[in-house]
Formats: sequence, C-alpha cells, structure tokens
Amino acid sequence: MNIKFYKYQGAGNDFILIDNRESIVNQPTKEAVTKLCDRRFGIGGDGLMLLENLEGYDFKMVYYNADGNEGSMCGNGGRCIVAFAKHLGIIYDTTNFLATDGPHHAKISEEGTWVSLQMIDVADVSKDGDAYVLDTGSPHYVKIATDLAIKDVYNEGYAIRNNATYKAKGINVNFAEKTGEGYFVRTFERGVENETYACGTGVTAVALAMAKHNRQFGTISTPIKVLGGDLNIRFDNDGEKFSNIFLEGPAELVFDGEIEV
Ligand SMILES: N[C@@H](CCC[C@H](N)C(=O)O)C(=O)O
Repeated sequence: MNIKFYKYQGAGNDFILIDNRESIVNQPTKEAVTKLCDRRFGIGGDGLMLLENLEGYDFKMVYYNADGNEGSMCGNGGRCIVAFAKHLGIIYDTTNFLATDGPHHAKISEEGTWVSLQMIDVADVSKDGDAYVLDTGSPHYVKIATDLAIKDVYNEGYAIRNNATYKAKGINVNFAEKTGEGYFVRTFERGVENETYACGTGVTAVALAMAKHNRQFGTISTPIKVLGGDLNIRFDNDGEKFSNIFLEGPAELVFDGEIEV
C-alpha cells in the first residue's frame, strides 16, 4: 500500500507527517516507524506524527520518536503539525488541539510558516548536582556549558541519558551557553538517541531553568539559538510556577511524496 506523507522541519528538528483523519494508519509498528524515519532506507526524520480527528478539538497529535516508541510531547513537532493543519485547510490562524500532555493552543502566521505554540505550565524544577531537571511535556536535563560549539554533545549527552538515574525512562539532555540576550543550546534527544538540530520542549526547559537560576520573575522572553535556527520562549514566572509559556519559531514544509509501506 502507498501512503502520502509530508516532511516538515522546525528549526531543523524534522518530522514525517501523515494525515490520518480517515484512519489509513492503525498503530504503526516500531519497525515501520524506524524504517520511515531512517535517513538512508526511509524518508528520514527525528519523529513521525499522525494528525487525527478528535471531537472538541481541531485535531489530535500522535507522536512517535524515530526509535519507534510513542514519545511524550514534542514542541517543534507541535509547531510543525499546526503548519500542516493549516496546509490541509483544517485551521486558519489559531487552533486548539490535543497532544499527549494535554490541550494546546497555537497561532500561525498568514503564510503558514511561523508558529507560536502554548506549552503546559511547569511548577516543579529540581536539581541533579548543578543541573536542572524539569518536565515541559517531555523530561529534560539542563546543564550550563562553556565552549558549546566544540562540546562533545553526543558522548556527554549519551552518558547522562544512560546513567543509573535516567537509563530506564530516559531523559533529553540540553547544554546551554549564555550568549548576549539569550542562549545557545544543543540537545541530545531521547528517542532519537542522538543530537538533533533543535528540541522545542528542550529550549523551553532551558529558558525556564535559566530564569530559576538567575532569579528572574515577571514576564520574560528568551531568544535561543540552536543548530538549526532561532527559537523564542515567552513565559510568566510568579515564583511558584511558570505559566503562559509560548514556544515560537519557524515550521516549514520541506517536501511531500508517497511511500510504499
Ligand atoms: N524534539 C522534541 C522532543 C521529542 C520528544 C523527546 N524526544 C522525548 O520523547 O522525550 C521537541 O521538539 O520537543
């Protein structure tokens, strides 16, 4: 059987998207997802998403990591599926959809390539040594770094993700370096088990963790540079919790096609 797919990227975090409103795909196997996401034997991507119908919402986002496991929330994936929903004519400039971590609201630009996605509120930020650990829809470890451009993110990230504390459930490992107004961030992603060009829940975690680290309160806007481009995170910090969190940046269709499955 041939299925139509769309390949999107958000700051270089890339995804395969399938319009599954007519249930053409039924719980893809781990093998099928890993093959589709494979950069040599498949389409290639950091993850696969299904856009499905759901009463009360514009659509439902179902996300699989490139390793075939159903993932937790993907921020850049969320921004890409909003652009996809606009491309399909399901939404115009705003949307409410459901993802694995709950309802999300988003706004999209008229040309459909810039998305502002509301993320879940975050109250708990803990420490592991001098690193911060928090869940922004997916679990994240945030460590302040220097000389990040030349850091061995794969090996250092792999070692943290696979240490005794995190091995069973996994964690996404973010390294953050202060640069002018914001941060430069590199992420080793759980489920891809490699460094990706961007991680939306990851840069969100960095912005919140750094606000806590620097004791910043009120309404904050944090620009973040990643390997694949630029993102921005806006949020409120009242000292008890982070709310009104928005992950903002580009989301673009790269190509579409059909693949035999
Ligand atoms: N790339 C994502 C994060 C995807 C989920 C993550 N790999 C996990 O399962 O923990 C993002 O943009 O947030």
